[in-house]
Amino acid sequence: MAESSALVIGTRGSPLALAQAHETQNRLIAAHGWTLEQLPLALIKTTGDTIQDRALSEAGGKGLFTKELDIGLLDGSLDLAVHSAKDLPTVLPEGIVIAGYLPREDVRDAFISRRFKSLQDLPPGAVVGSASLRRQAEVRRLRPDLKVTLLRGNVQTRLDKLERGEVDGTLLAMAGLRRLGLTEHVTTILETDDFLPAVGQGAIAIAIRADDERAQKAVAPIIDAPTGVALAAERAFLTVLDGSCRTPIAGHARMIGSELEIRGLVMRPDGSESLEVVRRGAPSDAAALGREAGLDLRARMPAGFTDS
Ligand SMILES: NCc1[nH]cc(CCC(=O)O)c1CC(=O)O
Repeated sequence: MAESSALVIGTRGSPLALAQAHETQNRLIAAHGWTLEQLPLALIKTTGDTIQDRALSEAGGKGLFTKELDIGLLDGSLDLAVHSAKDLPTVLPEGIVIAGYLPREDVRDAFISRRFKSLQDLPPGAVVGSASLRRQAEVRRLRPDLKVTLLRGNVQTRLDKLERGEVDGTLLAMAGLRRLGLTEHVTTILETDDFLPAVGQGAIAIAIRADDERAQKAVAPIIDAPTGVALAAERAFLTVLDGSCRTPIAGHARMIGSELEIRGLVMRPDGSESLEVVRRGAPSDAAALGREAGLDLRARMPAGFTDS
């Protein structure tokens, strides 16, 4: 392949983003027999990477990690953009589509602590740090007696803060820890029945220009259809509820036999009240199933539900 026929892969520069971009490169190499030189990485700094002191939800929420990559796709300087599906907004800019997802990693969250074996084992008043509104609300819901604080930074930074004793425990996605080879830090894995993950957790999305047939053909053999089905349900669920980026929302879809099951959860940020939904249906109706689950929760949510 000539230099001009290279596919430029856009990624953020964080260690996790790079691991995801490398996985994408490796899968393309395995599928097509291409070389690394034909799949150059372009490291793009996004607005989200420069915000360190505030919760991302306060700084404008989703889109902060994708805007600069979207611009690169649209101006032709990038051909693919690799994202954590969890960090993607529900609505993409005009002209950009998700070509598909890589096979999903572990969707579960992990509890990490130096001294305590589980969330249940933390003594009253212990401090749990997380930057995620969803995890904060889920912790408060399960343990209203704990102190929940904001803990930001990339995965390694958070582990360092835990090590220094700034918090007694934290929660991180198993997917990220596995991709970074950091699972030795995990204290307990939280099952999805007890601690519902974020929509899209564990999945890597590949975005392309909507009219780019070359990019679409290139990624077709590395796209995982079952992950696409689950994500169609989860993202439709989130779209219905996305009114406020300050709403703590969890959602996960998986196959149970030949049926697709979606579970959803919305919470008050203080965890004092929560609403759950479970729906099953045909995987061919994934988006409709997700939408119905979201509409069900929306109909049951009192006004101002997510304000406190
Ligand atoms: N918001 C940060 C982020 N985005 C994706 C992951 C992990 C990988 C994934 O969930 O797919 C993480 C870190 C974390 O939540 O622990």
